[in-house]
Amino acid sequence: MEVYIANDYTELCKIASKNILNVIKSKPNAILGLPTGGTSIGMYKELVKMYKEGILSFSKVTTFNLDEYEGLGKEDANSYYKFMYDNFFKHVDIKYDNINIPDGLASDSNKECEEYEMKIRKAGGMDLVVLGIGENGHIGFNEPSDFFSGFSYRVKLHEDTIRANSRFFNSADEVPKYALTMGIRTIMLSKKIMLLASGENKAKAIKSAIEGVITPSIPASILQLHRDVTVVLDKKSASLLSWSDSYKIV
Ligand SMILES: N[C@@H]1[C@@H](O)[C@H](O)[C@@H](COP(=O)(O)O)O[C@@H]1O
Repeated sequence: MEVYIANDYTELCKIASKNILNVIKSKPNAILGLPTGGTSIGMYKELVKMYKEGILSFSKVTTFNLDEYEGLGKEDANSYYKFMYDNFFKHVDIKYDNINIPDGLASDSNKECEEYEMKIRKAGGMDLVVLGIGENGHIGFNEPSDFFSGFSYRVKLHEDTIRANSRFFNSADEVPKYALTMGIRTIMLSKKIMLLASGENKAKAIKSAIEGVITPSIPASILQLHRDVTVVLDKKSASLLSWSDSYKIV
């Protein structure tokens, strides 16, 4: 694991977007796994900037989003589909046919997840998956559990997640109770993984994920077993880490 500790959120976003730039430079038709959530917004802004400056093109890139709320359609203000279009896709040259996001309105979410997994395999698997982290250590929507999940599946959201994500909705009651997500196995099969975290509220989850025991009660802790993981933190999310000599302060 390579851990970078950036001075602040702005620096974090620059490091994250440069890592993506490097992946696309070495493979213009890269297959990317992409996150949603507040942490990723600045990274998408940087990527859009690079595109507008002519440094980066997404014309051959294929994307697979990590997750989607069940029951929310493309036009819903809180769907991850809308998030991705508003924050990223509509500002760059990606081909709309190369964008993949689980369909929150599929009549059978389990079947949708199976088909989604097949699409990832058919595309040749992901070259890089970018992850945020929940305060409870979730990645994608893989919630704390007694076991690590397998391939993409329909998941019941944890009450912590519903509470944390209610900030985007009018109330916690409006947050969907289920979601479609890539599984832990799907994520671990990606050639590269980049985990991002910003803010004090993520410090505990980051400490457990990076320096704690590997346990499904902290899903992100499984990343310790992957051979090519980059973690990009700001000072606040890194504030509880102890093995500071092993990290790169940037
Ligand atoms: N399903 C997403 C996760 O993939 C993301 O990592 C998390 C963190 O979001 P934020 O960056 O807003 O804290 O939000 C949601 O729960």
